[in-house]
Amino acid sequence: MVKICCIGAGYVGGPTMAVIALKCPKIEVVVVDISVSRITAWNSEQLPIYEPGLDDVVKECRGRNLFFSTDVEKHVAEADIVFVSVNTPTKTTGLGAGKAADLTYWESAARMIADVSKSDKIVVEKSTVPVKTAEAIEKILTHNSKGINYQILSNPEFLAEGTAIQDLFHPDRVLIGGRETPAGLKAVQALKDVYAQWVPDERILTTNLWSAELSKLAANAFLAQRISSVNAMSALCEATGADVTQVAYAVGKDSRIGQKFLNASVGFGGSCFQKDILNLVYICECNGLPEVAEYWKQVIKVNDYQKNRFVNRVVASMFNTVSNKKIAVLGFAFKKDTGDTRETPAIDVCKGLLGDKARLSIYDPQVTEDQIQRDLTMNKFDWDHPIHLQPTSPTTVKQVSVVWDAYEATKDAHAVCILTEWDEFKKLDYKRIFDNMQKPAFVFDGRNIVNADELRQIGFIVYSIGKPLDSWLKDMPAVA
Ligand SMILES: NC(=O)c1ccc[n+]([C@@H]2O[C@H](COP(=O)([O-])OP(=O)(O)OC[C@H]3O[C@@H](n4cnc5c(N)ncnc54)[C@H](O)[C@@H]3O)[C@@H](O)[C@H]2O)c1
Ligand SMILES: O=c1ccn([C@@H]2O[C@H](COP(=O)(O)OP(=O)(O)O[C@H]3O[C@H](CO)[C@@H](O)[C@H](O)[C@H]3O)[C@@H](O)[C@H]2O)c(=O)[nH]1
Repeated sequence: MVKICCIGAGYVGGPTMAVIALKCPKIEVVVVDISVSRITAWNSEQLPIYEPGLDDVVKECRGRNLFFSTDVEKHVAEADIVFVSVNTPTKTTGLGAGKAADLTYWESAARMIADVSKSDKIVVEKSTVPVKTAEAIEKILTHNSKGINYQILSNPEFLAEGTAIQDLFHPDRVLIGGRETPAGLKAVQALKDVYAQWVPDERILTTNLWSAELSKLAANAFLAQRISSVNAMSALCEATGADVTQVAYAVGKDSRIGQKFLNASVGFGGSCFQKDILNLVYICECNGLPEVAEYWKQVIKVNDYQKNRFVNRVVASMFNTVSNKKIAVLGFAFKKDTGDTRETPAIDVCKGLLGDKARLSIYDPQVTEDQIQRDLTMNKFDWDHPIHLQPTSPTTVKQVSVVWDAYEATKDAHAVCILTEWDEFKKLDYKRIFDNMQKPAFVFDGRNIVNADELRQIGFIVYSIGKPLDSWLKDMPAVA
């Protein structure tokens, strides 16, 4: 029986390995992690991450051919294929701080593999890493090899949170990069055989190592660039009376452009886009390509601009001050159908409003109070380290309360900010909400999910990203 071990039981390692175990009953899959609490949760009824469909997959395979363990060394030693799916955060200090990927966790995993291995292994990069990381890992492994043969493969993951299980069941493509040597090609084939259990042959792409590594960074950069492009247009739409939804639809009808990923928003979030683009920028700079670096940096700048613009709009519309006003924040996760808050735009928007002394009442169906307080007090990029190494947050932000109901959040509020596109926010009784709010009552829709005309009929002043402005908003121009 082929044995797979995955180092890192996070958002990628957990779901990816669960699906491999489901689709390949003859393979034993063990997911290992240094975080005891994470592994305990994977072995319990309350999985550590919320992802639609994940519970069913885990229930079917756990204890059969899917296992979760903290005995990292034992399972790595026994495996034929070792996936490495550990954190690759942005460096916060030293060379490349604020841009370069911090490969501390990757390197320590690689050194551990070298220490404990007694048989030949295929080592698979699942984490998103800078181009040429495979070469560094190869060096660590071969310098400590004790005669063991290692083949390094790059097999980046393209799943999106909230749809991870469906993405893994029906991937647009699986990408496998390897050395173009007989041993390298054999290793590529071995990994291909795993995916071929459920992914059609034409969707499994094989490339050289560096193309696979770079394709992951490039794909995220392209996706994020589409969002920044439509968000940049949203600002122009507001200035001219155009409607960004109509513009995006008309633009996307061109089959060369396509409709997907053109939803204007308060800004993109998530653990990957910003981190991976910063990483790409750093690689360009290191390779003497400042113009290319500058081009991609702009995607992040526009994203920051969009979040600031939203805060400025809220404050400007409310007589240029939100001091001591209660503002209801609906949604804190970086997108719907996940409890993940890593780099969520809600953090920057909430911090901006708190900077103007607002009182916030936050509701998200999947995010806990503890998480929100941690996010609002944590330093930039600290979130991307293993949980047990993250700073605890003894201080809480006093002007923030976290409630478990949208009606409670909006009671007596001056304004509602919608920051995540949860379906339940579309179905709220906005008349009831209006009746219980201070007047004038505002809705700032950062996701364009409410029916603005209906809300205006009720009496709200409504701001929707990139849509023609209410006369009230036109009379209260915001600093862009
Ligand atoms: N989250 C996503 O949607 C997504 C998608 C594609 C790629 N990625 C990439 O995959 C990688 C992992 O992302 P994630 O979201 O799963 O992160 P995560 O923080 O959820 O999980 C990483 C896990 O690795 C563990 N870990 C760290 N060092 C370890 C070690 N030496 N030994 C054992 N365990 C160790 C941590 O405790 C943590 O549980 C990152 O490089 C990320 O960029 C993420
Ligand atoms: O039209 C859109 C689409 C998305 N978003 C926002 O963009 C962010 C990222 O969304 P999404 O890409 O759906 O989620 P992620 O889980 O971050 O997935 C991205 O990042 C992963 C990690 O690298 C990759 O594997 C995926 O392919 C890539 O889509 C979220 O804040 C979304 O709300 C928009 O604002 N407008």
